[in-house]
Amino acid sequence: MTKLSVNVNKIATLRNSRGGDTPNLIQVASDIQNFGGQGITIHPRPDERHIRYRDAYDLKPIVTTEYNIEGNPIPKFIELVLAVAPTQVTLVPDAEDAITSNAGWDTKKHKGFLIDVISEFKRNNIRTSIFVDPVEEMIEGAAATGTERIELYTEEFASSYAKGNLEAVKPYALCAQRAIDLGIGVNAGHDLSLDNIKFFKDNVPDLLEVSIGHALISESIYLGLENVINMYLYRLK
Ligand SMILES: CC(=O)[C@@H](O)[C@H](O)COP(=O)(O)O
Ligand SMILES: NCC(=O)COP(=O)(O)O
Repeated sequence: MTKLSVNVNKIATLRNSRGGDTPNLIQVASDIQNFGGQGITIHPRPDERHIRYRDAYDLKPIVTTEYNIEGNPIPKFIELVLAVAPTQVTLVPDAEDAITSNAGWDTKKHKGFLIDVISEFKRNNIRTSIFVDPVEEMIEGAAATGTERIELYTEEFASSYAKGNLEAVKPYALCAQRAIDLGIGVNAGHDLSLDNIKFFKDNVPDLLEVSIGHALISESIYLGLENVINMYLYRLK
């Protein structure tokens, strides 16, 4: 089974646009779980343009499913994650000025740094995952960091699939299998949608979790949040 973790960054974007508390992030996250969502993902960025660091604490008592916090492990982020103690931390090598995440880790170049950060989270019983491109060498590098999971960065798959290139899933299938052989669990995310999720799931072995935000919230404008979550769950069966 592949778990659906709903990324609520876009709910915070909408809330922040008026400076008030509508929509209420905590209520939406709670409703997502009641509608069948199997996890909540947030990705606080240093400028707090959507998720605020405070939100990470406020969500903790109401997330009864799997709580996944993503971000670049700068000292402030590490401190936040250790204090909140989510189920999983996903490390993403974001540039400060990036509109959204746009690359996975170079797991060879940053091996020493990743080993240090990952061991600190593991010591605190927080499961670790690292964001990687579907490149075999990077998966092998990930194994050397001690991470329990990887998150495959799916932007390339999503954009190629939209153009009709079904072959684009192949590196993901190969890298997922390589990760499994090395004893690492496989998550995936970025630009996954109702259109592409079933094909991805059907072609990538043992996918443990997908985190989806941008498309899911956009689709909900037309189809409704509860309905959309159930449409994903059906495709992920
Ligand atoms: C790590 C990742 O894939 C991102 O998609 C991210 O979690 C979304 O971040 P934004 O909502 O800031 O674009
Ligand atoms: N880790 C990916 C994520 O949480 C959501 O990415 P997106 O669906 O907003 O592109």
